[in-house]
Amino acid sequence: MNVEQVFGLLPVVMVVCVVLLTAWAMVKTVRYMRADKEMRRSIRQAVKIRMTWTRLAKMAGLSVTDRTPPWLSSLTTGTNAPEPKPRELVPVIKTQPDQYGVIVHVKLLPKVGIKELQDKARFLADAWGCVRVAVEAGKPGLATLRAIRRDPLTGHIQYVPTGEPPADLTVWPVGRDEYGAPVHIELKNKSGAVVAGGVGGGKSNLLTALVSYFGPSPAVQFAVIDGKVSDAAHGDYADVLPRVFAHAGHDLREANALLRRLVKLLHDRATMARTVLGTSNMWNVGPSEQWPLVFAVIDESHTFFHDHKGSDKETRALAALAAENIRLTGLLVKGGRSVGIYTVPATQKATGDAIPTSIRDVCSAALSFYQRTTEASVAALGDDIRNWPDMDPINLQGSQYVGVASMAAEGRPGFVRVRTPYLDPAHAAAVAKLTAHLTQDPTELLANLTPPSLRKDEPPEDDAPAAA
Ligand SMILES: Nc1ncnc2c1ncn2[C@@H]1O[C@H](COP(=O)(O)OP(=O)(O)OP(=O)(O)O)[C@@H](O)[C@H]1O
Repeated sequence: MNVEQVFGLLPVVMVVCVVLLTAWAMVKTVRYMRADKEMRRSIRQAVKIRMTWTRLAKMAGLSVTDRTPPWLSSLTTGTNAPEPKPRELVPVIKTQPDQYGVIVHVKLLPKVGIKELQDKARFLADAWGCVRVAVEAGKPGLATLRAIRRDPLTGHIQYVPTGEPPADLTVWPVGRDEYGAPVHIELKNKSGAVVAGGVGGGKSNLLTALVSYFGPSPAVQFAVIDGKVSDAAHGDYADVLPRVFAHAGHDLREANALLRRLVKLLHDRATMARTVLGTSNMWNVGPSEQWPLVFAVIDESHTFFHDHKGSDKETRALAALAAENIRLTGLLVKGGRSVGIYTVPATQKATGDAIPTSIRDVCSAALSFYQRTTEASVAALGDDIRNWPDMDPINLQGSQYVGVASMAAEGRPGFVRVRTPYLDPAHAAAVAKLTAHLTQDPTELLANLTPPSLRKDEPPEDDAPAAA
């Protein structure tokens, strides 16, 4: 093909380009026209973000200077060509509007990483007219900015239990994240979850929903220790009590007895696993009616772990019991994974003695409703929350955030914010009543499976309480 022929094709190429551009513009216009009011605002906002990004990123210091000349310039070395100027690079972005604002995918650069974006999140939020900009880690080398004009987590959602057993017993669905995607906590081969948060944050609602969700399955059993009331039958768990095989109130001795009972179950199961299941890890075969997954909920756990100071006999006995409770709970969390005991310590008091770090750090998941101070957030979620300031549950204060928690994201760095659904206590009570016949003591179930010669009647020496 000679030059004249190439020039002859030019009009055709131009027509094709114009047709493609027109089609693209029409698709965009139709999409805009069909969108509702909020979506249109987000589309306009996304255009503004893209158009102003280069300038804004430089103003915010989210740029890096590349002093290395591009390789093309090396071809001209030795000529009179001027020295190439250093280039100021800004991260490449892609935008995606949705009902609540704009999701901005950012390709990170050397020296413009997650930390730098977090530092400038407030600046970007102001420039983009958003209530907040959340920074999340994406795939390696990428970050996601959530520019929120209207926080999706402030909209309430309701959980109406179906009364049907869940199809999957390996995950605990806890709610939806700010993208509307389901969020769950892994149970398979996991030890436990810390649930923390200020008064009235939504902890008990989440935990009663746990009973309502798994309650219809005969392969799940529940034990509840509630430190808020003298008897769990009078507290937040009263509605679901028919589906709970063992419960205790705030009395330290009572709680200690139940914890010892659970630790004995743990030891018995560990001893019997190979004989009964043919494997030392229950999760290799999955929970069953005879060997159910056991949730051990310890609500207001600070009641049982709190250090009692004083030299009188009673105080010393209480202090010994508290120390013993910490040790027993630690044993449950550390040893429960493979035998199918999942421990959930929950507390409104986020300090080191409410959920000792020795327990918190071995729990595989942590979730916190609102907190008043970052120190409290750290006590609940670990030190890493300091690296994710926009995910800190201190941002969840206010009635619109009741039921919203920040959760350590499993399998990836950082945290996710999750809106847990509200469960009407009447629904919880109805499911518990309907499924009460499924309540079984796992110790008795195990005894039915266990040849007497292999059964242990007493917990091993080292599990005896220090004071009782
Ligand atoms: N997910 C939710 N969505 C909407 N409202 C909720 C949600 N969870 C709880 N609430 C409301 O907040 C109130 C307090 O919830 P809940 O008892 O679960 O809090 P809590 O954290 O257990 O409080 P406390 O520490 O005092 O025991 C509930 O009675 C309910 O009205």
